[in-house]
Amino acid sequence: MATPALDPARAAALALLAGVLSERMSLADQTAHPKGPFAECAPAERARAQRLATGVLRHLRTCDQMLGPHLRMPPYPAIHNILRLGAYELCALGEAPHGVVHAAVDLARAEDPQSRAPGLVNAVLRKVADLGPALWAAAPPAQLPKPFRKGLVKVWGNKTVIGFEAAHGAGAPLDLTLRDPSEAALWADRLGAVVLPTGGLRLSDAGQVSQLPGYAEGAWWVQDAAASLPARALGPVVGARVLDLCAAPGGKTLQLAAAGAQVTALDISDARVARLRENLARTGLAAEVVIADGLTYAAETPFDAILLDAPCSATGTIRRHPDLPFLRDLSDLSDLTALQAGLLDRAVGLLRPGGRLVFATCSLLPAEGEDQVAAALARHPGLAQVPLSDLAGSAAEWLTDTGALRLRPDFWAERGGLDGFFIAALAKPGYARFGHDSGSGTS
Ligand SMILES: C[S@@+](CC[C@H](N)C(=O)[O-])C[C@H]1O[C@@H](n2cnc3c(N)ncnc32)[C@H](O)[C@@H]1O
Repeated sequence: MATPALDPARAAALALLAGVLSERMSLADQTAHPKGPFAECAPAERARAQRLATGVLRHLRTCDQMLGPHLRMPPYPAIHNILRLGAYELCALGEAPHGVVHAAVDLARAEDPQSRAPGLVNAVLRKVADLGPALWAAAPPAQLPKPFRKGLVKVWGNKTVIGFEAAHGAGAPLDLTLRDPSEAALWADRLGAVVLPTGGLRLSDAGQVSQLPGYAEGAWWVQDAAASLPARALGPVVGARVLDLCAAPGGKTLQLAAAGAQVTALDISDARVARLRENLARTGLAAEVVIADGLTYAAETPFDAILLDAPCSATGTIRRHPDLPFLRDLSDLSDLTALQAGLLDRAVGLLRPGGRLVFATCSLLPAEGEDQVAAALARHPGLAQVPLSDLAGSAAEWLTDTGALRLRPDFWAERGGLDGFFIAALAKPGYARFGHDSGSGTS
């Protein structure tokens, strides 16, 4: 019997799933790889493969719940993933059973023609097709993988984590930051977007980003609404010398440059700096770009302001990176927290007296947020926290007791959610607006 031609997008989705679940490789690394089933797909098939793989990862435990009653024991991983993909397509996407079951059986046959796996896949998915869609619709949000979930529950409690899981299951809209914020209404109209209270735009169903109006001319860049706040927390920066200490791929550098700062954009990663340069070129914005280790970087003149968007667990971005909960171990973050503390100390040293430092992480863990700032204040007498109570577009419930912003994926649920972030502003003794050396104002 001739081997049937496999659907390339489904085959690529399965390769991506195996990469995450068995080899602990991120989707970003896999999709950047020049070889393999994903690389061999046409662009439209790649986009579909990515949608399928991220959908299954987002809802993996619900997929397993749909399959569980029809399996005496989980089959080996390649066949299990074919079943999970089939369950997701049948139940979440509502695709026609005939096509889904057929494709899944072909994939199982290609995987292992001699075994009973194709027959098992056929039998199980036919049963899932009958009742699965109704069960799926009634199912609670899929739980995050157990070890990852445990780390979050320890900090936030079960109820809040269920809120995170609902946001994770719903996925993330596409948020854009405008080069010229005064054109928000114009671009919202052109793109069919809504203007967010933070000033950016939100699209619920974007399609291919590079095909959207304004992309080629650099009128906007992709940036979650939460991620747009740290740069704004520096306050007015027109003419100020600003160091973006962990800058790549550059969303916040672009904001600072667009706001009129003279930006030094520093990052340790060559590959990520290449993306930063591309982003500067596309938007026509300028910054001095430095590839260096922020822990040891020295500058002749101290900076008026510094943004430290530090490397972290990225737990706040799970809505956009559903592979992350399968890859990240939250039980020991000591390397990351030591790096964050070292970068914070270096940033304080590079700041001029009276300058402002914003520390941010896209983390949901206080060890990478509140605790880091408390420890930095203790290590640096005179350093003071500047409350962010007046940051336009932010909500009162986001403000912590000390005046930092603690953003969570379950906030803005009615608008489509928000990435998790921690943002705090610190002032060196003698804090004042740029160009003034005295006073203790917090404007
Ligand atoms: C959260 S990302 C920054 C995102 C960036 N601010 C943006 O808005 O696009 C953290 C960055 O820190 C960089 N990084 C990690 N360790 C570093 C170090 N020791 N010195 C400088 N950059 C570092 C990473 O390469 C990564 O690009």
